[in-house]
Amino acid sequence: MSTRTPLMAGNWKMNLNHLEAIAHVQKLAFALADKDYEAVEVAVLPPFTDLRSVQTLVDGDKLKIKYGAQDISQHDSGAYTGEISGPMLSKLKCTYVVIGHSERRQYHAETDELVNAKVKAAYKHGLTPILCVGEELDVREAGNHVTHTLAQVEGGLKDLPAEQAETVVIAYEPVWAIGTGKVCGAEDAQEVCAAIRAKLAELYSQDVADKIRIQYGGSVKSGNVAEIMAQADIDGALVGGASLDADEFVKIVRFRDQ
Ligand SMILES: O=C[C@H](O)COP(=O)(O)O
Repeated sequence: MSTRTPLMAGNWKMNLNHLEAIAHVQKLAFALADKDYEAVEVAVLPPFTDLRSVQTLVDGDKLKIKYGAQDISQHDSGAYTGEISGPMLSKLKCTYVVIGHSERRQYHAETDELVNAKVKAAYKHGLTPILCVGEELDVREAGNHVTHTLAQVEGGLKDLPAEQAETVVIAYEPVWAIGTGKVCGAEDAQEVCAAIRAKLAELYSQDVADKIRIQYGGSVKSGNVAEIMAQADIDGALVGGASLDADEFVKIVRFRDQ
């Protein structure tokens, strides 16, 4: 049996302003108990503008909820209007940073090369990347979902040393299942997550691959999370829409009760 601690992370995307963020994290903190944090790592991934408020709340109330950002610049500083750097995120004591989300790949033309540079920037500044990978519908229909996803894993981790790779989180998110209500069947998700772990073993070693957490993302809700989490190679969920409802997210964290 795996010793990997499940990671349930709520990616708020472009939702909740900093005041709403405070109220939302307070609700989560009120509902979650020590036994929840013992079983599962819980994180929120708010918009950049919320991070300082979330940090103040988490620090001030000594909350066990972790937090992180939804993107990072590949650069440390300079004339990059609109970008947020690793040093800025680490000053805010972020634990995680989402990298290569399909919405960044699709709307901001992020390539595997850029994703790889961002993964390295995250490690340079003590942040743990949540590296997102996954295929579009046409790729799955053509039966190329595994090769497509593994190429993204390999591209995202290129030249990353094993000491760093063993702490990365990989989120397998089939693009056609994001925000659509179409959840990928648990066994289909497991097929790809197992292939990701085998690829990690090939790139590094079985020992490193066994340490890496692989999340599933795409229309995860309290009603389907238990089946997803029952899969051998799935170690958590990257939750979008359902993470905006505090009660629902708490139920997802308590997937064992569902
Ligand atoms: O980052 C989260 C994923 O894009 C999943 O979003 P969703 O749960 O709204 O489908």
